[in-house]
Amino acid sequence: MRLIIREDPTSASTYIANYIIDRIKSFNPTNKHPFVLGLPTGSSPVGIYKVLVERYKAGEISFENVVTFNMDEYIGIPREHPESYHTFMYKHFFSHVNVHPSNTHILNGNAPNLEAECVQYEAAIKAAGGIDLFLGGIGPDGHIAFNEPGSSLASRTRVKTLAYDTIIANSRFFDNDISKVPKMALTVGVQTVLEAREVVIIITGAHKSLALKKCIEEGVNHMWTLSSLQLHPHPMIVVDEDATLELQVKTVKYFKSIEAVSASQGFEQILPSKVRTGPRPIDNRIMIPTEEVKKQPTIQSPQPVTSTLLAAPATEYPVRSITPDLIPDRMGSRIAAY
Ligand SMILES: N[C@@H]1[C@@H](O)[C@H](O)[C@@H](COP(=O)(O)O)O[C@@H]1O
Repeated sequence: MRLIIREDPTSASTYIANYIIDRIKSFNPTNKHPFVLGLPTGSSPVGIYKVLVERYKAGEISFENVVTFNMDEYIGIPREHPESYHTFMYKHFFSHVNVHPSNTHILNGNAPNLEAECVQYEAAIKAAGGIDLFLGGIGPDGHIAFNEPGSSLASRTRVKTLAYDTIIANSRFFDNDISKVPKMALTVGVQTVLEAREVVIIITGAHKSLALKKCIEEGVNHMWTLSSLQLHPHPMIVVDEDATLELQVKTVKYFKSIEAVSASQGFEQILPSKVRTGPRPIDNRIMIPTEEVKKQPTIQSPQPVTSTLLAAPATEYPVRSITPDLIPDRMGSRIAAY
């Protein structure tokens, strides 16, 4: 787990935007091997999208070969609704960059068969080769996507009833009128997020500091679903100072020192080489779900998770500078000739 602490939300957002750009560039995506990016909504990622758009407009990054999957969407409001996540993504990101509309995926909260929609979404992620980097935010109760407290850590994309706290928190987008806030949503599951090759989370503000504490300093717990990231091999949480208010001073000092030391050693951005350099040798990664998948009426039962939740044994190691081998010599050779 990496915890990156920045002074304020703007510098936390800039750090993440730069990180994503680095990842996409080093992956060197092509039409056949696109970079697959998981995306969130909410107020926290707005600053990240802003920087991504600026860097795109400055010609520093292209989304031509990027495929996106959003985390969640409300059920029952039209996709044109000003607060739908479709509208959010169009407004803050998709309409400003060169991502192909056909490469963007957002759950359809108005699908005639919501369970089938969820099954198809998981199938589409799989067909795209899995998610390379899942960007996320959290709710004040520590939920990731809409995986509310008590969600199974083995959960997959599904229909979810929203917690009352989340309905209240989101009412600010609906004229502060909780009767207007949708009560149900479609969301990727905790397991869907954990299967991404890398997970990056933004957390800002004092109102999320208790959630950060629960997720970083305490154990894995379904009541704080972000804590499941402790089981992921490559999670990174980027926060502002306010979000650290409930952390122990020694926790903050520890993660700051780790960042400083690793930066001084040039290890800051290092991931196992395959994760970092991307394309896997799979042809036709983007496939439309088959007719058979589309007809499946119910959510597939979760697979056993012990083997996937626990990180697989490392087969790839960080690329580090190599300490020169010791060259044995004879003691006599050290004595200057006379
Ligand atoms: N489903 C979304 C989450 O994905 C998001 O992380 C959360 C926080 O939003 P904000 O960043 O506005 O606090 O809002 C909703 O609950």
